[in-house]
Amino acid sequence: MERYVSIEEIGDGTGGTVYKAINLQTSEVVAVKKMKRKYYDWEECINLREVKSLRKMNHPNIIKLKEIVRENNELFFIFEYMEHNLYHIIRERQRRPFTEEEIRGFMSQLLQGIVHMHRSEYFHRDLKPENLLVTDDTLKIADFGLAREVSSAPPFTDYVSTRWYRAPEVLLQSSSYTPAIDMWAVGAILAELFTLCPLFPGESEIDQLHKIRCVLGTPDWTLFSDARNVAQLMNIRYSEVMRPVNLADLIPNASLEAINLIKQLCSWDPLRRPTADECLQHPFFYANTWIPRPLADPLPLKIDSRGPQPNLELNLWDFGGKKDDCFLGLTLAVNPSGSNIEMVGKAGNITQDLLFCSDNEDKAQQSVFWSLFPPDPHGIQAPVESSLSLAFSNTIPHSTMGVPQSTGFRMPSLQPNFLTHVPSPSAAGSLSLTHS
Ligand SMILES: Nc1ncnc2c1ncn2[C@@H]1O[C@H](COP(=O)(O)OP(=O)(O)OP(=O)(O)O)[C@@H](O)[C@H]1O
Repeated sequence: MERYVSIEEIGDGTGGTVYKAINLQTSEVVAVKKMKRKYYDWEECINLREVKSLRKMNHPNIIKLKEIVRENNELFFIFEYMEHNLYHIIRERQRRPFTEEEIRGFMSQLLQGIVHMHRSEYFHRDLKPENLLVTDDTLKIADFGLAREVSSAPPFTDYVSTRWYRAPEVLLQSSSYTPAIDMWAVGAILAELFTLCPLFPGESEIDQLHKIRCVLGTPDWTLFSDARNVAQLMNIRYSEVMRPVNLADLIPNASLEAINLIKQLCSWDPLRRPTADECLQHPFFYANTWIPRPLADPLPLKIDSRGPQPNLELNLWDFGGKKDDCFLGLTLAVNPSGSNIEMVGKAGNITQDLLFCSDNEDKAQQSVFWSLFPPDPHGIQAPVESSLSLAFSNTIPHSTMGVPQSTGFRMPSLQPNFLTHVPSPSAAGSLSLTHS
């Protein structure tokens, strides 16, 4: 750890204390997490959840674990350094709420990180504002100390995540739960970004369930299998039905799209919560990104008919089953047989009419969203208007995914022995982490 010198303590959690430090060889600023317990062999370190999960993940919205150092039976994780966490940012913004655009920015990054994490077969289990680190406008998910493999066998008994963001099935001591618990936390965080205070600030586990019930109403005993435990744990009768509050009253600065998304994410029943992938296709993420054109003066939208023929798909999907919360997203997705770039080139000066939904990680899944107009046989000539955010009062069957997607650690004040101690080869070691 002689390569690192600590600058200041930046966080103290249950697992470790985190310091801002500088790598003397590279001058890189890093975050060093010094684990609280001792580790007597490497095997134990390598098998830690935080190590196992982070070694598997390489994504711009997931914190990078750069190196692991074990010295004197003490374990240090060297992470890329981030300037803030969302909890502090929320606290500082008490008089200046986030704009919906800012919230969309945070949420889309959080969801992209979660998509990668869930695809890597891990779920986080402790998503909360403190664990979402931010530098400038970039958000990264941190603290994988509780992360678990999706395939790992229940019962999950060692769960100690932060209560306010804990999904009901966890509070109800369900012995097996799914990545949907992360999606519950996303819903609670989304609401908090609007109101700047937690949605369910329970003071105990029972109070947590009570706060959830006050907002969501009594769960449907017939649909949600764990609902019976709610009654038992809260000592209430099945007949005691509490109506949900109107979330729009509780979160007055949120758009209808945002309210709809929060409602779905914070569903009692984990099966009703959208996946991170599905969330990214929710109309909340497309509000204000479409520039409508006045119908009276339509700009022609032309595609060179000599180029590759676009492959047209009409996708309908809904996000809810109830009459009042059904949201129908209606999008015509155009999958050019060439690249999107090529398509923009062919569309010439009308590129701003196209909404690009590209995932840096997966170029093959880029999509172009197109307006809903019938093609003109002589080229497409149509005024462009939004095809999203159409709310319908009837329900439609839930389709599957709708649209194609788019290191010496000198801490004299803390660890005086670091300065003098030369570790023996058997006592120390470090592991540099590179992702395949
Ligand atoms: N890479 C980093 N850059 C900057 N700050 C960080 C970094 N990693 C962690 N922190 C800060 O340190 C705090 C504690 O880190 P972390 O959550 O990893 O520790 P923990 O012991 O697992 O905490 P918890 O008790 O929440 O499980 C974080 O909330 C964050 O504010």
